[in-house]
Amino acid sequence: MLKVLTIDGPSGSGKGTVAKILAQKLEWDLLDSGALYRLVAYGALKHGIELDDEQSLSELALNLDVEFRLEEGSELLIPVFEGEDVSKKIRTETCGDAASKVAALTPVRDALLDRQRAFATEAGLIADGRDMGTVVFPDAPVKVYLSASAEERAERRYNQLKSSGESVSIAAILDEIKARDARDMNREVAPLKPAADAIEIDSTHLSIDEVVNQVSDALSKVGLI
Ligand SMILES: Nc1ncnc2c1ncn2[C@@H]1O[C@H](COP(=O)(O)OP(=O)(O)OP(=O)(O)O)[C@@H](O)[C@H]1O
Ligand SMILES: Nc1ccn([C@H]2C[C@H](O)[C@@H](COP(=O)(O)O)O2)c(=O)n1
Repeated sequence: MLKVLTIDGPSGSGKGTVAKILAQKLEWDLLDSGALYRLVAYGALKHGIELDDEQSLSELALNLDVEFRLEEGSELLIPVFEGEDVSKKIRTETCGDAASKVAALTPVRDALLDRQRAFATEAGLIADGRDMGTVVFPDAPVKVYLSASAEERAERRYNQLKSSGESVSIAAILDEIKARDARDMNREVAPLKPAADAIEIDSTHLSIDEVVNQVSDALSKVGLI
């Protein structure tokens, strides 16, 4: 059986957090597919490429000069783009917004497809993103669609940014989340939606542990763990 768990859902629903916890617990590999779109967006902003220039963006995506280095003393992978540690730079709202724009272009998505599929090995893979279960790994035996209300996600993001010392307005974050949801869900190519066979989890009133337990149960049920 293909050893892949996909977790799709909107921004701030907790995909990355749950994926990281489970990957560490199970010793499976991790694919943060959003990071790849963020890297393309970062590269475009760095090199002055317009966010609708399909030709240049798909070339950038196809030849993405990135290496994921294991951080010393931890199990975290650091994205090193064109020789530069960009782990913090790709996490800004500007980069997330730009990533959502370049991700709506078919040639960019096509250029990243093989790179994403290559992450699946016998070691097991947890892949999080927007189209992991619908497009990239349609044969994954367990697919999760993780959601939460936009208000709850805005509050989570607000707390996250506040604790890292950034001063932000929760109203502005909510507006950004709603705009990003609309773009990711309504684009023509690989829109964000649950795969037909996905387990849907609404985490609005669930703790991180409760979500992790529900996903672990789903993996046990099919005999993957
Ligand atoms: N069930 C939960 N309850 C409370 N806080 C949560 C829950 N799940 C995640 N969080 C917190 O919400 C924030 C956003 O989570 P995370 O980055 O995992 O979301 P995401 O879906 O991966 O977002 P993105 O797609 O934008 O990367 C983090 O600070 C995380 O600790
Ligand atoms: N599989 C994916 C992953 C990400 N994207 C796009 C859409 C998101 O708004 C943006 C940033 O993702 P994040 O890091 O916030 O998860 O990238 C996508 O279209 N498909």
